[in-house]
Amino acid sequence: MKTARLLIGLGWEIGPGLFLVYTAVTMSSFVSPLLFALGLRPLVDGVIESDQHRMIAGGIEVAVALTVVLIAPIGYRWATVRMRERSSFVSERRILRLATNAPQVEHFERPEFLDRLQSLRRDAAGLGDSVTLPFIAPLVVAQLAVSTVLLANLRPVLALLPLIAIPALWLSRCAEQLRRRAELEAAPHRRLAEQLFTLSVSPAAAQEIHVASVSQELVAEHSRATKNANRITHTALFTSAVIGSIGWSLFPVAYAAALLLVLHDSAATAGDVALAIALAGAVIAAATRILDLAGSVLRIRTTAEHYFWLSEQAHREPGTEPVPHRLTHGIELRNVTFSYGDRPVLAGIDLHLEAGRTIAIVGENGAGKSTLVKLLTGMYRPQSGEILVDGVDLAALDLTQYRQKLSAGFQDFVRYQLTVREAVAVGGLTEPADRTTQAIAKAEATFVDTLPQGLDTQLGSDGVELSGGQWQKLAIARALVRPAPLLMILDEPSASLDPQTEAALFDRLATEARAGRADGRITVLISHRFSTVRSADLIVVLENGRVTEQGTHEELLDRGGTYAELYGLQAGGYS
Ligand SMILES: Nc1ncnc2c1ncn2[C@@H]1O[C@H](COP(=O)(O)OP(=O)(O)OP(=O)(O)O)[C@@H](O)[C@H]1O
Repeated sequence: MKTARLLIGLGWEIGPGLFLVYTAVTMSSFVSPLLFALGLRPLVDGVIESDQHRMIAGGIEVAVALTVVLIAPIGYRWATVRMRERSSFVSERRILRLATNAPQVEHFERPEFLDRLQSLRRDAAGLGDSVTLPFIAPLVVAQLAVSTVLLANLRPVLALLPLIAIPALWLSRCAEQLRRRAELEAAPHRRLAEQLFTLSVSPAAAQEIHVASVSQELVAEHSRATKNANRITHTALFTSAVIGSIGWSLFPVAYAAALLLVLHDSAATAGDVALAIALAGAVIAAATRILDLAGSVLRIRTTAEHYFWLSEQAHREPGTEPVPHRLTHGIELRNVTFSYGDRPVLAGIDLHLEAGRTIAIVGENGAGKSTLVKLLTGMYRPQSGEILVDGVDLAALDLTQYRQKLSAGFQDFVRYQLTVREAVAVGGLTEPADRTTQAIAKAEATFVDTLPQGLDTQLGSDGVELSGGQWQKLAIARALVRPAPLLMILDEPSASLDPQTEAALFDRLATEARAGRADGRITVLISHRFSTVRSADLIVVLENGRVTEQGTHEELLDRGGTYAELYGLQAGGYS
């Protein structure tokens, strides 16, 4: 029922008019064989017995059926082409909506999600092709039932004819299950091949790939992955085709047996024989269509199951609590634990990020700093413990509203191939236009003035290509567009900047945060440069997923622990 609703909804979204025409022409092709069979008996008997009345009635029925048979395919071809054009677009739009609307991003990193998403994308066109299924399926069953009753009227034993569909149906089900298992088994290989392809043609990776001379290896690896995927699916497809054809071969045998039975009966009129030939044909056609439809239903159910699974991920328990306009207490992490799969990354984190403060998080590579940030932005949920935003569990908050009140600059920033103005404005689309220019000034992206069209310069391969540091300054400007976010996160957003520029930038942000402390904004900075983080109100040291030290720069130096040691090393390096 849920699948039927999905298909009808999809058909309607493709276009109500087209959907209705497509349904009508498809249905007509199922009705015409029955109409033809019913007209044949009065026509043949009318001709033999010179009964004009029956002859005309039968003739009209046969003529109508033949007209439908001749005209319907023209409409069917037109509607099918139009449906195909639009349906893959509409299905893909729906999938994209589901995949990107999910409140968290963790599903993008789960192999199960990626495999299902890939299978769904591959089979999405099938959803569009099957929008008439909810109407066709009951119609074909009715056609089979009517034909069977009419046949049973001729010879009761002929009512057994449709039963031939049962073993064939079972065989077709086995074939589909085989195909489905193979698709899921092949999905990781396909995903690998796709990633290798994208990597090999990506301009960002081109230089490193050429310098390392690994393009041949990438091609070979791509070829291995596709071969593995094809081997799995081809074997399964071949076996399922053999199983399916055994089922189909039962039909001609049954048809021949039914006709012999009627021909051997001396009481049968020529009209009876004609009716039996046509009805047995209609029954066999209906039974094979049911078989065909059952295959489609199983395939569609597999695709729909992926779709519903994705939909469930996208709408998982959304929080509804309103987000405060400004923080008064701050954000508290209580005994927070997080693992990627079964790999623990954060353990027993207790932290109080006070409202209006600047907090720096330091720690060596892989300590868990970025993961902590992902938890703070609600991209991931902790496996245990809680994150309280002014006393309210982050999981209970309306995440969309919460994200609209965050600002963030990341080490892996996006290079938006837009104009400079647009690439910065996406940091806060509802903010007034002058926020964009203010943010660019704050990020000291002075190079913008030297670009050919200033703020309106198109960036990227179709316009002006920027240096790594210039792209990064635009990413920082993007993080500064929102005037009073609840939480500003700067996760190594300035790695391409020199240490002095980074320190000056953070000092400016910290001064601004202190000046506007009344708005309760929390600024979190992650940096490997101790010269930058020293001005933070609180410095948190993460080691192997645990908070080992926290305090001000002076407090941590006095303590003489990891921070003091690392600070001493870096200060020595710069002096
Ligand atoms: N998506 C992921 N799936 C599985 N493991 C991950 C994922 N992201 C990070 N990890 C692992 O979690 C650990 C912490 O990673 P994280 O990125 O939080 O560290 P970090 O302190 O920010 O490191 P860096 O300073 O290098 O940016 C690392 O061991 C990393 O391998």
